[in-house]
Amino acid sequence: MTSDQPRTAGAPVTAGPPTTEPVLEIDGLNVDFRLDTTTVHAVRGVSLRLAQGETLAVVGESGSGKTATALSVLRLNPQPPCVYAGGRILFEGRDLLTVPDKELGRIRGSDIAMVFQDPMTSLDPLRRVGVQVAEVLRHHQGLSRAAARAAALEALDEVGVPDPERRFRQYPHELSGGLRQRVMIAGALVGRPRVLIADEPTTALDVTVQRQILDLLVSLQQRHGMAVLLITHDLGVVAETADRVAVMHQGRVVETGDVLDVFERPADDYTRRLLAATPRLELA
Ligand SMILES: Nc1ncnc2c1ncn2[C@@H]1O[C@H](COP(=O)(O)OP(=O)(O)OP(=O)(O)O)[C@@H](O)[C@H]1O
Repeated sequence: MTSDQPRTAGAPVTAGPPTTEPVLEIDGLNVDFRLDTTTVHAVRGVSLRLAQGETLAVVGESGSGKTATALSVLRLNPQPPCVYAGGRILFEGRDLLTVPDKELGRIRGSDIAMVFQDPMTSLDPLRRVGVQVAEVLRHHQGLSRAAARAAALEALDEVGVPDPERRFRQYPHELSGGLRQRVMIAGALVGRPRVLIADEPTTALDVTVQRQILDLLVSLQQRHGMAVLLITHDLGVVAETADRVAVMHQGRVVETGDVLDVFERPADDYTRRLLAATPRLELA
């Protein structure tokens, strides 16, 4: 048995453990938000393993703790009110919940990168987009200005930004939503991270652009062999992109397994309801 929760006690576990060592392992994570009059137990004993090169989707309704879990990996939940109340997040033998800030800063962006629903949360509106992509390399790899610029142009080209030379000099507001998302992905991936955490990366986009960005993420993942932790409430996105899925409900993981297994034979009641509420799923 892996540290992923079994699908349900007594039910046959059809999804085997990942064949390789996990690149990232969340083990018994508890996250609380301590507010004035109450404490929200947002994440309750969550355990997840992410293998090299796989895409693990975390699904569940709004408020189920998906984002709080994802943000915990890089300790990005606002403290206060957030308190990491238990568990470990292991990356290359280190517990990310306790490594010093400086070391976490090195890991963030170079080994583990994040993309969000709203690119404006990671892009500075007052600075040229190319410079923002290039500075990841200057900061993490100590590249010269010219080398970082060349690598950033290459990264913009790789994520499908047309005319990278021109776009490099533009500000975020001069780009469409889809292009901004591509630039954010370029900035996340330019340091060649081993793990990408994508939190609702396509939710704010219209359907056609959503499709393009998903295709881009899948192709980059395959090309670079990253592991992807994909947070989404959209089961269609899961069906199209993920190898495995973890279903969250009220802060807990209620079911984990291969996407096809879970979607075709859900073991948990909540998963069944979630699937029933989704009109039509096309399984790969
Ligand atoms: N900064 C915060 N301060 C107070 N409570 C918070 C904070 N962030 C999250 N929470 C609470 O923690 C719980 C889990 O929230 P979280 O954002 O992780 O859910 P989610 O599954 O990602 O939902 P959504 O899909 O809407 O983003 C919710 O009850 C939420 O209100």
